[in-house]
Amino acid sequence: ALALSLSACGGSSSASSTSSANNPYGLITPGQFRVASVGDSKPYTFTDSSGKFTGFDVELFTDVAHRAGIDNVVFTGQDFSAILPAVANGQFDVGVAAIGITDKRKQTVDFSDGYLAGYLTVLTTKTSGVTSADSLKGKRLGVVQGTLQETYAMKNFPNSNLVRFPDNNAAVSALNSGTVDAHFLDYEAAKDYVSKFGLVDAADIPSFDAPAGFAIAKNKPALKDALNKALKAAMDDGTWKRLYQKWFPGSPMPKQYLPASDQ
Ligand SMILES: NC(=O)CC[C@H](NC[C@@]1(O)OC[C@@H](O)[C@@H](O)[C@@H]1O)C(=O)O
Repeated sequence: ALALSLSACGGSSSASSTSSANNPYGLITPGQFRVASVGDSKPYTFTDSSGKFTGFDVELFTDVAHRAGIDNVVFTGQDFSAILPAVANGQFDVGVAAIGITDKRKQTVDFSDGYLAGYLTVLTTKTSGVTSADSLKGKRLGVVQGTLQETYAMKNFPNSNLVRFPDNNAAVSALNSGTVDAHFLDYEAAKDYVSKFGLVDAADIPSFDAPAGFAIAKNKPALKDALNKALKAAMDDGTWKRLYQKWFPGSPMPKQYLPASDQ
């Protein structure tokens, strides 16, 4: 009876829930997607003026969830570095935050197929003296802990002084108050901060080898297959293209996610 009541209350919070007849994807709460995201990466994932999560990744995942039969989707903001561990240990069903798929990250979690390939951007001010990736020597470069930007900067900008932040908000306020000379984040989010604070995009570095994917706990084949099937359907019927044009107007559109008729 105890085991029954445990599973009835939605499973434990330590190990990720197992699949069952009424819970084919092994969700923490049957019928609901608990999603870990970040609130300050507009227009990928962000909270609007009413505090509601929205953006390209949010609307794409919500569409994919609907196609997989789940319309109850709850987004919770986390520090980026907390997302993958929390998904791996069953505190969330999915991580959705422009999370690049890498072999290193696949040691902790599994991913859906990729859905967005773009650039990493060095964001700076008009007075920092940072005008390109090469001029980062001796400069204080902000990165969000746990991002590909952190890994890339450690490898490729060894002469810059890395300053680690929990999120973009903290890094960009440090940039605006002059306590760092630049911040290293995703292209579309950098573009939003450029328009918001009159900042400067000093360099765009391709990250096509690590397209963003939905992060899920390992060994959840039914969930992974359902997300991939739904993702492909969203691309094939032009939903992906519509959302890309809505959230990234004017940006070059990667071809690999367009309907066959557009290839
Ligand atoms: N929310 C974040 O801050 C994510 C930062 C960073 N995103 C990289 C990325 O997934 O962003 C979307 C696309 O441009 C991908 O090509 C890129 O690797 C990462 O995965 O570490």
